[in-house]
Amino acid sequence: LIPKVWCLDDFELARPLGKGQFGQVYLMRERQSRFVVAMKVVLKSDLLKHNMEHQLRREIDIQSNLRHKHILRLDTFFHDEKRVYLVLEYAPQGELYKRLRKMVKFPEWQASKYIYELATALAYLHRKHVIHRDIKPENLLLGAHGELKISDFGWSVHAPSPSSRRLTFCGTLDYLAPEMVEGRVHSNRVDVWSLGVLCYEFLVGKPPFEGLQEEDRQATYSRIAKVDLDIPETISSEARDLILKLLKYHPDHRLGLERVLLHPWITRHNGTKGSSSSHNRGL
Ligand SMILES: Cc1cc(Nc2nc(/C=C/c3ccccc3)nc3cc(N4CCN(C)CC4)ccc23)n[nH]1
Repeated sequence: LIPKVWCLDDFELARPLGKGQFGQVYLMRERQSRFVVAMKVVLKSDLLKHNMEHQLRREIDIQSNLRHKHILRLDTFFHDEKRVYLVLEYAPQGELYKRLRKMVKFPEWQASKYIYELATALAYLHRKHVIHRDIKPENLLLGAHGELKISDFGWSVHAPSPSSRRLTFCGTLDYLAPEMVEGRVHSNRVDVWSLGVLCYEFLVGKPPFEGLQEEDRQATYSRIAKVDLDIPETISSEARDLILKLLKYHPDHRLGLERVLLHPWITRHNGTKGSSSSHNRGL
């Protein structure tokens, strides 16, 4: 999409895709090129009401400068008097979390492939000094070949982030690192913790620190702080080894992303694919 000021009239509606906390997402087609995109539409009044305009600005600044096959592209954005429109890459195989709920849990080769793709995307983000901070199944989409795409950079920041601003996380605590739930200074290692939580959830079917009752935030909070982890025997010893090396309380004790990509549980299922190309193969 060559740089120009786009407007809503350049697109035609195909169908709604989903409704998030702050925006509705639609499948759209650009009239001239017939190019299919996903468009996230956010009401300015909602942004102001929740003081989220800075967060949307940061989401746009960060995501529009990223180019990686496992990161959903933000092609452009525009606004009118009432709404902001984000023109995003369309991921044709939908939401990973719905696939996880349907399959309950993934076979080890599938979980290893997703963790490999996530680790390459996070390594790319961290090289650009970006922390995602909200890696969870709901923020993962599936591309045309079933490949993983990280979406929703609403909570991402440039590292290091003392994040003096109180984190009003109204979402689930399940994926947050101890230093995040305790509101302390945090680094890009919070994404490595979330990778460990996801690895566990892909293999077991539920996150490791889930409160016993739904929405039992206090229970989840204390289980995260204690790294109260119980890995079922059904998980292979190599997967268990990786999970234990990712879910370390102390950020510096967590396995670095380069080491994750060399871990036997990852290399066994992903062959030596060499460095995943970090640019898009065409639009
Ligand atoms: C930004 C974006 C989305 C996207 N693709 C899709 N998003 C959403 C649901 C999206 C959504 C958005 C906001 C809040 C909740 C859900 N659902 C989708 C469902 C899809 N299908 C086709 C494949 N089927 C297996 C499941 C239903 C395909 C793409 C989807 N590409 N880029």
